[in-house]
Amino acid sequence: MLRIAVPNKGSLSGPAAEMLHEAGYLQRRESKELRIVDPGNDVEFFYLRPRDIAIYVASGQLDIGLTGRDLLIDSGANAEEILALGFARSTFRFATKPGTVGDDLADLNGKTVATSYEGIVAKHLADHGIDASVVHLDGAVETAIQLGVAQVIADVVETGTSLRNAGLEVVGEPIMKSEAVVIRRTGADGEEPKVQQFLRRLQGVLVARTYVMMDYDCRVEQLEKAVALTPGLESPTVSPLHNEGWVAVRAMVPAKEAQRIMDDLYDIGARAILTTAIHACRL
Ligand SMILES: Nc1ncnc2c1ncn2[C@@H]1O[C@H](COP(=O)(O)OP(=O)(O)OP(=O)(O)O)[C@@H](O)[C@H]1O
Ligand SMILES: O=P(O)(O)OC[C@H]1O[C@H](OP(=O)(O)OP(=O)(O)O)[C@H](O)[C@@H]1O
Ligand SMILES: [Mg+2]
Repeated sequence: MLRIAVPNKGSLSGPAAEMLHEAGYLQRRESKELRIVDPGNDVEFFYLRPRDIAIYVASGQLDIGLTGRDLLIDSGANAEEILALGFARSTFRFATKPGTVGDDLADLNGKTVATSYEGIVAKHLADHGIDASVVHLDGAVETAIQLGVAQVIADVVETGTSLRNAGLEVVGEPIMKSEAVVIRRTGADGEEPKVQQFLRRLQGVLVARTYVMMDYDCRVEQLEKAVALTPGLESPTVSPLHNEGWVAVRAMVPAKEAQRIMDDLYDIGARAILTTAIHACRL
């Protein structure tokens, strides 16, 4: 049975469960459940604190984990990213009160930096030869400056609202970009069929979320131009229509570009242009 760690709380928890559900896996009904078995798929899910997931996976007791890239790196655990999942996207950045330090990292010399991600911050400072102290806080680190615990913070930034509300601004370049990822123990057997099947299912969800199916009719003379607009993944399906001189075309297109492609197809004479959602797929 494949054993998988899933975040039980925080920003990752809801979207992770939703993605697993879309991939056809049973998910827990109540937030207090710590473990469930999905017998139909031969999978056991363990609901763990997001911060602990890389440690469990590195220990070899669990085959796979869903966590944040930043949490994986911060843990220093012997685990590696094998698939990016596209949700819980954020950057990890230094921030401070306006005027405290400039954009030059060297300005952090001698300062105290508060963070919940001590591993990432200490390594980043050491890699750049910066001599600053790091104070570990559990959360709500934006308040650390107002309360005099630190002059600088390093934290997750998504919209920037938390920083603005605390009267802070980002300084310097982002330390890293994060999103939810699938991890496994470093060097674990990558060809394991159950793991491969799990990854294919999640990849299917990612594709279903980012592509739509597009169908349209066009004149044979316009086919090459139309196909250039909708090349599909392998190549589009082209079928004859009852009316001579017309064909029906079917291809997957990126959902974000669907409206622009429909306009362009219309302009070259395509008609009956439809898009439909993809619910699941295997590429
Ligand atoms: N506002 C946010 N937008 C996107 N991702 C976020 C946000 N806040 C945290 N994350 C991501 O969530 C993961 C951290 O999860 P964790 O449960 O520890 O914190 P949290 O979501 O802040 O919840 P908590 O309320 O327990 O602090 C990290 O990968 C982090 O990048
Ligand atoms: O840029 P924003 O959109 O404001 O998002 C970033 C904020 O979200 C998270 O905080 P959370 O609410 O989880 O509280 P925490 O600091 O206690 O983790 C993170 O730690 C930042 O504070
Ligand atoms: Mg948080």
